Order: sequence, then C-alpha cells, then structure tokens
Amino acid sequence: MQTVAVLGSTGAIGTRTLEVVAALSDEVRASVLVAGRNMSLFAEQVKRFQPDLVAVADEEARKELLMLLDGADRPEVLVGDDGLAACARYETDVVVNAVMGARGIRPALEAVSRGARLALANKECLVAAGTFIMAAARDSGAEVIPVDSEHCALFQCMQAGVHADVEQWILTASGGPFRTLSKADLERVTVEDALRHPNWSMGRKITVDSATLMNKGLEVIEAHHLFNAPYDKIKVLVHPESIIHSMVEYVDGSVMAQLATHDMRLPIQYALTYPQRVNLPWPKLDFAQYNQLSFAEPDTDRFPSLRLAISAGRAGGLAPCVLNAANEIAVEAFLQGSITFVQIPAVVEQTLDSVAAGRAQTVDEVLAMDRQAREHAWRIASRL
Ligand SMILES: NC(=O)C1=CN([C@@H]2O[C@H](COP(=O)(O)OP(=O)(O)OC[C@H]3O[C@@H](n4cnc5c(N)ncnc54)[C@H](OP(=O)(O)O)[C@@H]3O)[C@@H](O)[C@H]2O)C=CC1
Ligand SMILES: CC(=O)[C@@H](O)[C@H](O)COP(=O)(O)O
Ligand SMILES: [Mn+2]
Repeated sequence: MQTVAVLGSTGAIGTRTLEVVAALSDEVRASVLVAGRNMSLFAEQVKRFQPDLVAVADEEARKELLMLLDGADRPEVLVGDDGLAACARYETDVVVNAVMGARGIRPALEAVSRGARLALANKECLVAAGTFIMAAARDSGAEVIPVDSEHCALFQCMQAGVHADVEQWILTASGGPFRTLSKADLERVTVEDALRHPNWSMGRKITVDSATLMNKGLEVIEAHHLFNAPYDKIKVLVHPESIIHSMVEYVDGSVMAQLATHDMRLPIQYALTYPQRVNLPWPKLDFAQYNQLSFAEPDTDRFPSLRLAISAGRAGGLAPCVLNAANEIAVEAFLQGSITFVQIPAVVEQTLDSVAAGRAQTVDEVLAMDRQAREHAWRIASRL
C-alpha cells in the first residue's frame, strides 16, 4: 500500500487528489491530511479517509475540528506551519503539496529531504526556493513529479528524448478570461470577472494569476527549476483551448505534445502512479468536440506580469522570491477590493524596485526575504 500525505486536502487540488486516492483505494491510502480553516469539509474527509495524522491552520480551526469529530476516531491534530512541516516529515511514500503560496516551501523541503516522492502542485515553492528544493531532492534521490498541468505535460514529453536534445520547452497558456480585452477594458474588470477562468476550476489565487498571466510567469520559473531549462529555451504560447497542455521541441524539429481534458485528476493520478498509467473512470478527450486548436504570442504590454516574472527569473537569486511574495499580497489586496486588477503588476514591479534582492545562501534567508517583501508590498498596495 502506497501512503500519501495530502497537504491542502480541502482545496481544488486537494479534493481532486482525494478523489484519485478513493479511486485507487486498493493501492493508495491517505495517511496524512492537512487543511486550513474549512473544518466542515475537513471533518468529513477525516471521517472518510481515517488518516493517522492531520494538521490545520490554527488553534481555532483545531477546536472546531475536534468538536466536529466528537465521537469519531480522532487522529493527532497539529497546528500551524510547524504542523504542516511535521506532516510533510511524517513517513509517507508520497507528499502531495497542494497548499497555496510560499507556505509550501517548508513542506516541500521536508518531503524531498527525507527522500519521499514530491507530487508538486504548489509552484510558488519552486519560484521562491527552487534551487534549494531541487538540490535537496538530488542529494536524497527524491523524485519531484509535477502536478501542474503544463509541467506534467513537459515531464511526459521529456520521456521521448534527452535533455541535451531539447530545442525548446513550450508552455501553453489559455490567455485567461481577459485574453481579448484592450488595456482600457482591463482597467474596469471586477474580481468576479477575474475569477471566471475559461477552462479550469481552481482556487481563487491561481485563478487571478491566470488572468494577469502571472501564472504563466511563475510556470516559466517552475519549468526552469524542474527541467534545468535555460530561460532562453522556455517559450510561452497562448493556446485558448488548453487542450495541448505543453510541448517539447527537439533539435531535429520533432515536437512532442501532451493533450488531455481539463481535469486535474489526470496529472494527480500520473504523479501518484508514475511510471505506471492506470485507467480511471474520468471522461477522456473527445477530439470531435474541438474543430480548431489555435495559437498566438502572449502580449506582455497588456499583461506585464509575465514580463516581470521572466525578468525576475533571469535575474535569479532572491528576485523570484520577491516577485512571488509581492504577487501574493497584490492578489490578496485585489480580492479584498483594495486595489484594481491593473494595479496587481504595479505592486509587484514597485516591490521589486524597492527591495534589494541579493543571493540567498540558506532557505532561512529566502523565508526572511519572503516576509520582508510582503511588508513592502502591503505598504505599496495601501498607498495606491
Ligand atoms: N487548482 C488547480 O487546478 C491548480 C493549482 N495549482 C497550484 O496548487 C496550489 C493549490 O491550488 P488550489 O488547490 O487551487 O488552491 P486552493 O485555494 O483551492 O487550496 C488551498 C489549500 O490550502 C489550504 N490552506 C490554506 N491555508 C492553510 C494553512 N495556513 N495551513 C495549511 N493549509 C492551508 C486550504 O485549506 P482551507 O480551504 O481549509 O482553508 C486548501 O486546502 C497552488 O500553489 C496552485 O498554484 C497548480 C496547478 C493547477
Ligand atoms: C490547471 C493548471 O495547471 C493551471 O496552471 C492552468 O494552466 C491555468 O491556466 P492558464 O494560466 O494557462 O490560464
Ligand atoms: Mn498550470
């Protein structure tokens, strides 16, 4: 039996992971679960999957969970970021990291340092601390299997050749809900508009990132770390249908593409069962539904977040950590109604300009820079 820790089990990726675990229940057991504050859903998950260990965001959530579990078998309940890290450290075969944001750094490191397979949805940990996480995985021999749909696609396309023969890693982007809007129209979009992704149903933060194209910028940095890909060989291609999840072009001109439905259960099950493939009962791709697949260059004039991310990635060191922290704050401020959509990249750019991002020797320095950049970004957002 393969044991799995699901970090962020009440979120969009987490709930789908538990669907996959349930479908594979003869071979896979969710022995560790972590959630934030949605205790009514979490209590149901705990009752159904009977994990040995769980963690929640804070003491208030813990009390609520214990009350909801009254009478049921209660696992040990840990609290906060230390609890999250302890859950990643617990002896499972796989850790599915599906929390949002830089909070994912510590558990990612814990998982790879002890040699567990890291099924990685949380892209922000690689953006901020990818050098440290990938080095720790190399040292322990841990596998990092991407769950992010584009990187899962690239990972599969890479099975067809070797790193030295790759001409380009091509990341597809839906273009988000505002793909066709003018700059003037973008000034007027609402939170509700931004949360209407054309193809995917996801958590609020990543959905806004898709609308600004920051998601694709974060994914460029994620690809750089996962595949040891130089930035000048990573290309972003707008593909509104999101059917081709990404492609790898080899030096001979052959292009390998991975195609599938918009269903995150596929990359999740691939990360759990790799190198095996299994037939689970989700809908399969029906080509007859698509009479065209289209492609275009991204527009970094209307969507400057993509340009900011690529340039922070190229700068390296702590710049991607600052970019990520500022973006998390800017998206939160947008979701709260404190800033407009077009002010999101403005907050990120001003934070990058105001923080001296050098090089980090340790992950603690990355975490310290993450905190510092957040403080700057809040101040900048509150002045806009
Ligand atoms: N959704 C998708 O299709 C994709 C997501 N990703 C990446 O996966 C990650 C998760 O995304 P998504 O599932 O959409 O996000 P969600 O916001 O839906 O889920 C986030 C999860 O983290 C939990 N959480 C929040 N705060 C804490 C805390 N303090 N301690 C522990 N857990 C906490 C939430 O718990 P609660 O709700 O109980 O508060 C929830 O379970 C992100 O990094 C995203 O970029 C990547 C590719 C696709
Ligand atoms: C499902 C997934 O992996 C998301 O990252 C998705 O790709 C977002 O879509 P866009 O960022 O391309 O709009
Ligand atoms: Mn993605």
